[in-house]
Amino acid sequence: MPTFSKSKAPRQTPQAAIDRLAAAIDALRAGRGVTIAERAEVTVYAAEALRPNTLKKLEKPALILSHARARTLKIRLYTPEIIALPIKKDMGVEDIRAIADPTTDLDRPMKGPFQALRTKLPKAYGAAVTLTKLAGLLPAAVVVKGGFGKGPKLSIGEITDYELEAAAGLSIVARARVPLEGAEKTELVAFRAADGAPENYAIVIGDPRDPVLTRMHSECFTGDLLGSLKCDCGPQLRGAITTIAKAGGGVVLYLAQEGRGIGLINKLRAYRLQDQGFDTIEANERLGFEADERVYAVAARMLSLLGFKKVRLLTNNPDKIAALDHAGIEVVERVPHAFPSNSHNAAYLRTKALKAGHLL
Ligand SMILES: Nc1nc2c(ncn2[C@@H]2O[C@H](COP(=O)(O)OP(=O)(O)OP(=O)(O)O)[C@@H](O)[C@H]2O)c(=O)[nH]1
Ligand SMILES: [Zn+2]
Repeated sequence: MPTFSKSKAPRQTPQAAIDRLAAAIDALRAGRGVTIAERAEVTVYAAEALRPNTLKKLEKPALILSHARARTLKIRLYTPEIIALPIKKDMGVEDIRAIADPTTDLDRPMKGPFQALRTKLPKAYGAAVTLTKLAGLLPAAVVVKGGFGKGPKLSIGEITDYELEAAAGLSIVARARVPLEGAEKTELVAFRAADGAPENYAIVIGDPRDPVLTRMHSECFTGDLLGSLKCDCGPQLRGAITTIAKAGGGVVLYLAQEGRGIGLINKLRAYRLQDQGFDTIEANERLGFEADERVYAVAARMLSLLGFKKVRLLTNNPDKIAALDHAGIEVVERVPHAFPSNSHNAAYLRTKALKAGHLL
């Protein structure tokens, strides 16, 4: 799980910072540059969205990768957390993308050898990778020294504190009665962050009381909506709703954390790697991510906006318990939440138990 250090510099205008971050995410996704301003300015592009014409204009660009991605490429790790590869003049955007995107690893096995910089890297380079993750892109950034153009400009703290700030700025924007199969007395409550980031929803069932029976469900387009057999999300979601209804009341938090926080496109990339034989954790790491990138500050804030302080948590994942406790919501009990496996998800569930410490 990533940790988010609080920046020391006090910010006067969190809303303005959040707006700048939202603009930065748009810019990166569209292949435009973002300036990170600390002592010296650094201009950042997302490796997977960089355009050929932009690359031509960059002076001494470097590709920043996470250690997880660097390890996969057999790059020596001279610098903490991230590495920087000088981008040579004869490299095009396709070459850069191929280094950042492991789904091409088996098609283009001749990558490298790569020699990372040994010199101390600016903190802004690490923030650049964090920013690409927040944008739902591969965790790989092309950076150049200096600030250019009129693009969004951010400080490092604005990037590292973003998830906590966004959670603090959450509010309830709509609520309505929506009877569900197996849980007719149900209300859907919609929460929005101040920056217009994807909405999160609470499914409030029956008459919930502290300590409230709670399921924190991470969005899964493939499992929840399409009935994918690769994971256990569909049965877990519908199972939580019926379990809570039978117990008389509780809450399902439907969290915008697709793919354990890496986004749907990156999850599909992870699935492609899984088809090549890597397990769910190895696939995330080959992409350059942590095994689990979720942060539960939003979930804790949703519970407190609904008036709950203590939960009985439906989960098999000890990280969720620790994260909620850390965010100020007391977990008084863990309620197991496992469902029968099928031939497609048995290995996935086994990996979660063996490697991610999931309880059975
Ligand atoms: N990156 C990645 N995400 C996946 C994969 N399979 C499922 N997911 C995502 O995992 C999340 C579901 O995890 P959860 O069921 O909430 O959590 P858990 O960690 O299994 O913990 P509990 O179910 O509470 O025990 C959803 O966001 C899915 O999209 C995968 O192979 N790779
Ligand atoms: Zn799923």
